[in-house]
Parts: sequence; C-alpha cells; structure tokens
Amino acid sequence: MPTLILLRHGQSQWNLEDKFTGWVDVDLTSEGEAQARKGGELIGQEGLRIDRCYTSVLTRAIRTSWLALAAAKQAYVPEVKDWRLNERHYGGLTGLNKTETAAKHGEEQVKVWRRSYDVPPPPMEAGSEWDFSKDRRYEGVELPATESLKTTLDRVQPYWDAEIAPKLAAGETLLVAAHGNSLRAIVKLLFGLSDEGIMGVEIPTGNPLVIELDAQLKPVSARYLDQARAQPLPQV
Ligand SMILES: O=C(O)[C@H](O)COP(=O)(O)O
Repeated sequence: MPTLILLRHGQSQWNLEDKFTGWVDVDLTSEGEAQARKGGELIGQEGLRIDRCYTSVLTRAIRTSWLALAAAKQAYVPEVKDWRLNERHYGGLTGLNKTETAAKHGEEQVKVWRRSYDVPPPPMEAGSEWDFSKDRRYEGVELPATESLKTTLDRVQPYWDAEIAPKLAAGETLLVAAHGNSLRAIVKLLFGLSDEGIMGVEIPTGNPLVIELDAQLKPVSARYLDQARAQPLPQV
C-alpha cells in the first residue's frame, strides 16, 4: 500500500525565537535535533521501510531527514532535495518576531497572513538583508517576493505530480521531510480540503504523520506516531 510519511523539521533556532523564517536557512536547536531523532526511532519501531526521501534545500529539513533516517536505521535510502518543498516565502515578515508583529498589526491581521489560504504577507523589499537572489540554490528559479499558501501549493503541486505521486502510485513508502506550510499544502491537496478547511490544520515539529493511500492516492488512514504531540487531522 502506498505510504507517505510527512515530517516537519524539528524545532529551529527561529521557531525558538518566535521569528518568521520562510526561506532563511536557520538550523535546528538541540531540542529540534532530539525531535528529529525521536521521529526516526518511532518510524523504526513501526517497522516502516522507507524507499525514498524527499526534502527541501533548507538545512533544518535536510538535517531532520538525516537524523530521522539514521535513528530509523535507514540512513542508506536515496534522498532528493528540491526548493519546491521549501517553507512558504514569508515576504516582508521574514526575520520579524511573530508576537511583536501581532502587537503592531493586530492578532487578526497576523492570523490572516499566517493562515489564510490566499492572502500573501507583504512582499520582501528589494535589497532586503534576506534577499535570496544571489543564492546559488535558486539559480534559474523565478524567485517569489512573498508566498501565500495558495502560491506555495502552486509550486509544490507540479513537483508532487511529477516526482512524488508516481513513486507512491508504484507502491513505495516515502518520507517527505519539509516545513509547516509546504506540508500543509500537501495535506490540502491529498485530503481535498477547502480553503477554509486548511486554515485550522497545524503540523507539529518532528512528529511523523503516516498517511496510507489507496491506488488512486486517496488517504485511507492518517495518524501521528507521537500521540503526545499530535494535532487534529482531517477526516479520511
Ligand atoms: O516560516 C516560519 O516562520 C515557520 O516555519 C512557519 O511559520 P507559521 O506557523 O507562522 O506559518
């Protein structure tokens, strides 16, 4: 049965500092490393045999995949990295403290920026200290200045359709180690959630979400392996 394991990276330094991160390449904290290892141990204990791993080009997701695969005793599986699995680009909010931004613009506005489906945060200004245009990871990529969840899904979906879905359709078990919002985009797609339905979905760090799929790649079951740190899931 096709099986997809979605794993959000462990706690990053900017998760800890409560900052909008997006594409900034912030590393894991020691707590985040421990979460990634624990996620991998749980994958191993479940007897899940991973055929392939997909991750973003951001260190926190890549290292989460390495730590988890090693803890699952499957460090040898092939791994592919692609920017299209990156976190959503947080535009002009990048690097700002989330609580301070809510105090300045109001909780409601920040909730719209963080969780609405199609309202993007303000764009990143040209020449910002977080400008990624010289970063060789993004050579040839038409860089966004900001992304909503919708425009994140617009770049995740072609990758999903071309690279990930065919492997699942062939019956593989895949680990996708990525980010809160690139994974929310995949959850919206897989579960057919409405634009409102996805707003309430939160994905905890370092907690493997195992989704079994039928031959049409419709979810037949979904559960977090660490029940103590689980969040509500859409109905299958
Ligand atoms: O980019 C970030 O700041 C986080 O990884 C996800 O942030 P959010 O939960 O505020 O969307």
